[in-house]
Amino acid sequence: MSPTVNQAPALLCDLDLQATLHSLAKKAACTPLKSRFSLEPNRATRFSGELGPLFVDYAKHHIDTGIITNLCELARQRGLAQQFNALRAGAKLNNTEGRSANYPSLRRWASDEASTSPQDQTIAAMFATMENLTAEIHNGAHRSSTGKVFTDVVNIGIGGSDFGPRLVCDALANQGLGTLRPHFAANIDPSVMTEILATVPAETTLFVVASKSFGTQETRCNAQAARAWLQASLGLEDVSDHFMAVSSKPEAAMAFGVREQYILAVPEWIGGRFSVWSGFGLTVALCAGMNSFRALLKGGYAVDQHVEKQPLESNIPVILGMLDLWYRNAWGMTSQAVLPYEHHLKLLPIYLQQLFMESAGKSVKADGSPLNNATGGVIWGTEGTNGQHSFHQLLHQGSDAIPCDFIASLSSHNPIGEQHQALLANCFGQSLTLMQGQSAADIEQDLIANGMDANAAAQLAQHKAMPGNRPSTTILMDKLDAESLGALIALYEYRLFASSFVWGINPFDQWGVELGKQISQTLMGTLGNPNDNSLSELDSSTTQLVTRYRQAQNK
Ligand SMILES: O=P(O)(O)OC[C@H]1O[C@](O)(CO)[C@@H](O)[C@@H]1O
Repeated sequence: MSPTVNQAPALLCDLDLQATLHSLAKKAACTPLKSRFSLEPNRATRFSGELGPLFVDYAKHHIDTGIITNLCELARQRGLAQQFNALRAGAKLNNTEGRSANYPSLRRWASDEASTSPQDQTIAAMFATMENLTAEIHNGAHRSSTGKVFTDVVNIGIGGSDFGPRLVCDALANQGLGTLRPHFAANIDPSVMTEILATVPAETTLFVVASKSFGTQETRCNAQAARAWLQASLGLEDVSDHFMAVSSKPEAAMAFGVREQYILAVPEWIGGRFSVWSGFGLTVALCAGMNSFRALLKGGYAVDQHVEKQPLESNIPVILGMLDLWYRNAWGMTSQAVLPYEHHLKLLPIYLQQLFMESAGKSVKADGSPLNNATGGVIWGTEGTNGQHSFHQLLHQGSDAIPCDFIASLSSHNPIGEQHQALLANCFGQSLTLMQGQSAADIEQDLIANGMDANAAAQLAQHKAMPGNRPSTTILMDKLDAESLGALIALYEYRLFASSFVWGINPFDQWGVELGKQISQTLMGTLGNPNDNSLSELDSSTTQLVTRYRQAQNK
């Protein structure tokens, strides 16, 4: 092994994150990614590992042993291990809302580890209710208003009350796990509800109104629309047999008209984007079965165990979190692509968009003091190979380097000939190409060898040249199932916590979405009331938009 690879730069000894990372990155940038592999024959095994049902390869990153040591030292100096301990102990890490964030305790419920703490008893009671509600639907004890067994479930919720169950139900679809068909209504756009209601049978459709606050405009409107549709379709006033609710405000759900025995209460401390592990997984349990939901938690629990027991240097979620920080703060990278080469993980990028961008889109530290470094970047992506025929051009030759996560399962639930093999060949081929690139000189030589004129070859080679040197992580699982999905979600959650805690931000609140909600409430009145004179208080652009809307109503 070359000494240049193993020589660890002096350990970080100050807490100025930006400056220390920059000097480390300057040095790291001198070694191209592909030459790191020739310098270090054991690189793939050194920078990869098993994480429960997942295998994570992070060898194609601008790192060596010294850099990992330094990044982990930085995490240590910033108290990451203590923060994780505090999280597990139920400390109120969500300081602006005075709430804990003990998500591992939800996953522990699915393990053999017994606990009698009051919090764990509340959790056990929540899951017992979930199990009963699910069993009553499955065994036909709870039927529709006309006495029929339910066939369809519409989850009405938005944000964290939608993305999680939607992702899990889609991931497990077509695995023969349940008989109830899931549907998801989130957006307030009336087309969403209209189109769902056009496909489901009124007599046998159950609506799960999922809202932590039970005050979210979109969810309340969609739930009201569902009720009015049921009443009209069934010719009944009381359609309450068709409604369940998941909420931290059971009294508000009752006031809405959901019967008390059909309300699944969820503790207040569970935040929306982390709530798939809680009662907010009810639609998963209904449509894929309680065993699948349990397996999801078990997968997450395997990651909890790894994070708790592994030292930082071999703690995979911590390393990935520190790599996010490494690229954001030291390399100035502003976005991260999530590329599932597994059709049934196609919703993962939008799930992670909320998880990361609602959590780490912050500009002040947890104590309210200003940050002097960048925090969360943009998360985006789509399923492979669709992206290859679209934005991968930018990934390969664009002016910005964007770290990519490739996620794939090693076997398919729906094999056809060699198609799944081709999918993986594309997946592995993309990360290799991003890293390796191709020089203009090599391309020029090939073109000339194939008979092209030297001048034309030199010019075309400039367009065809691939810079390479672009980092990526590859996450593999044997087959997509509830357990591997649970591990995958927990991996990303811890990765987010690792970077957030080192930045010193609170990843559990989301104050930035509140003002927009208030303003749209005010505009709701302004749009609908031509006599509302508050237009004069608005800027000319917004006034113009409101006026156009009002004019369109009179056409
Ligand atoms: O479950 P609720 O209270 O309806 O909230 C839905 C979503 O709205 C948000 O509060 C932000 O708009 C999310 O964090 C949350 O997941």
